[in-house]
Amino acid sequence: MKERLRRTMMFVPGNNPAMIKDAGIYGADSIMFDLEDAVAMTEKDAARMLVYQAIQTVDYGNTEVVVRINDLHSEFGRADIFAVVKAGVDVIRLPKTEYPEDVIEVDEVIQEAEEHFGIPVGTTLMMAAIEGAAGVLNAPAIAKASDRLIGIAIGAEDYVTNMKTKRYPDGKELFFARSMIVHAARAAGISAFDTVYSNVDNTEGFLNEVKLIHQLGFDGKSCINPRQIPLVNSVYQPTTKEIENALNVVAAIEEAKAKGSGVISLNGKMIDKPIVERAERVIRLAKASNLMDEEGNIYE
Ligand SMILES: CC(C)(COP(=O)(O)OP(=O)(O)OC[C@H]1O[C@@H](n2cnc3c(N)ncnc32)[C@H](O)[C@@H]1OP(=O)(O)O)[C@@H](O)C(=O)NCCC(=O)NCCSC(=O)C[C@@](O)(CC(=O)O)C(=O)O
Ligand SMILES: [Mg+2]
Repeated sequence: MKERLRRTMMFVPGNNPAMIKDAGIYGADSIMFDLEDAVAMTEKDAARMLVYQAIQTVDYGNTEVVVRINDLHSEFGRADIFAVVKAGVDVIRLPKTEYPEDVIEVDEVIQEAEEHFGIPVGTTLMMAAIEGAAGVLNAPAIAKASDRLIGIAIGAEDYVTNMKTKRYPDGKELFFARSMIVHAARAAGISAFDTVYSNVDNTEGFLNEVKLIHQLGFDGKSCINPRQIPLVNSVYQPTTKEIENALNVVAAIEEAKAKGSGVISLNGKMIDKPIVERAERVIRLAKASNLMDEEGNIYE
């Protein structure tokens, strides 16, 4: 499904059977089996088989299943695509995307695999990770390169290496790339995902980074450890005050519509379409965070 909450997308090494089996128990919105950089060259075929089996046999509930494949021009990329399309993966993540052509050629191989296995063409979705200078500068074109794309992501560990810098606590080195990726995603009407935070034991540093990317407008964050999932959700979870305000906005605009108007003031503030859209997103997040029921009643 293209439109869904993806606050957390947790990397799971594709050659670790224990992690793969239990990956769905931690509450991530999406789990991402990695066949690329977390897997040693000698383990690539074994990882592909393990992930192929897991996708078909383990029940991950409504957790979305993503697989990060190897580069299509590597000796593994094509086999990765055929295996996970056949297994029924939800989303294929393309690593180190530099040009829109990178997306187009993977889209074509996915279509070839869907036709080969008799799967309706277009079933398999995609996302593109941008991990270098060229990809950042081409982000707007990459984001529009395929109808399968649900989003684009920044991969900062490779990006800072490419930029001859490193990761700093304040994240200044990522500001331009993050901004480009959020703008490119929004201009293309798809989602934007932030990068991993490698120090699993630094809760404060992680929370600061999640607050920053939430403020920039990212839809969610790549995680590398289950302990990071509730921390992301706590930042993306609307406050009771935000939920009450959102409910008031929606009620006010419904009243205005009944009178044939698209704009109204609420407590002296103008309420119109973009404000209503923000309110509707708050309500969606509140429901996903189990803070309110489908009828809009806030749980005490
Ligand atoms: C860091 C550490 C070793 C710590 O292990 P620890 O065991 O100390 O962790 P604990 O908290 O003690 O584990 C408690 C329980 O959770 C289980 N558990 C832990 N992690 C789990 C997990 N990920 N999935 C499912 N289960 C998990 C564990 O098995 C245990 O289960 P149990 O024993 O049953 O209680 C572990 O997390 C880990 O390996 N993470 C994945 C790292 C990874 O995939 N890196 C590659 C992707 S990034 C990249 O490539 C850069 C990038 O490309 C990114 C981009 O593009 O965005 C770029 O360029 O930036
Ligand atoms: Mg990377």
